[in-house]
Amino acid sequence: MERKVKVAAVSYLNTKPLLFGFRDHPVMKMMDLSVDYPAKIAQQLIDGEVDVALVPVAIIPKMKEYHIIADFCIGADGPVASVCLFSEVPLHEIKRIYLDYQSRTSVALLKLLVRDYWKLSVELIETTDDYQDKIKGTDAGLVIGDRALEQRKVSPYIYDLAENWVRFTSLPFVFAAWISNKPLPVAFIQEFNNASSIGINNIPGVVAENPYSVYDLTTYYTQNISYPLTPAKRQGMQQFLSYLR
Ligand SMILES: C=C(O[C@@H]1C=C(C(=O)O)C=C[C@H]1O)C(=O)O
Repeated sequence: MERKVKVAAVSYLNTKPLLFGFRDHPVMKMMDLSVDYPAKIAQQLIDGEVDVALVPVAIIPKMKEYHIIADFCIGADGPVASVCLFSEVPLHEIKRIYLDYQSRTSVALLKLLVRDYWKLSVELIETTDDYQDKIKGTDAGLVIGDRALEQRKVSPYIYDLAENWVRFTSLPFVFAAWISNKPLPVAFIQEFNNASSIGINNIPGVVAENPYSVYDLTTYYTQNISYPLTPAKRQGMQQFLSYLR
């Protein structure tokens, strides 16, 4: 490729370990990096504004062509902590659920759990802007990312979507993966994977760089999020995509 590869990543704390090793890495000579919330970068990849992005896997069916280019992802094999249904009342008393406009995968996962696992009859409400202050009474809300870590301090009832997926299917879950909309040079992909692995192998270094008082990031990066895109995670992803079809 003559020009630089355009890469978009998620702007949340969960992506810091993946991006840690890019600074000062040789791969930066081959690429330009931007960050935004997941639904935004999903649209950028679909529209061809970027070549590679850490996108919600739920958008894969919308892509004419896709390639998973990296061995790392935003996944979980138990509670993920930052993708939850938050409520003031227990699950079966919820009447309406606000959906997170920043998410694609978790919205699809929530709909699946509501219909096939929890079997709730609730009204689902799309959002386009801040909505967390509407999580009151029998109105619950799906929240993802850093805002979910904050909401954990507010809502008495917290239903973790990754934990419930694992109970439902006995498989791990993949929220987002590094996906390109065109084939990319092997040399770039190798350097990209090398850069991604650096922070994953140095979580103490990542935590030291990101002071955060709301939630323990060592726990988040080592117990909640699971970064390696293993065969079991690929199986979980295929299972999820087959539910979407
Ligand atoms: C675990 C998370 O995974 C995220 C959830 C996504 C989604 O719901 O579409 C997309 C990207 C990930 O950053 C999180 O953001 O809390």
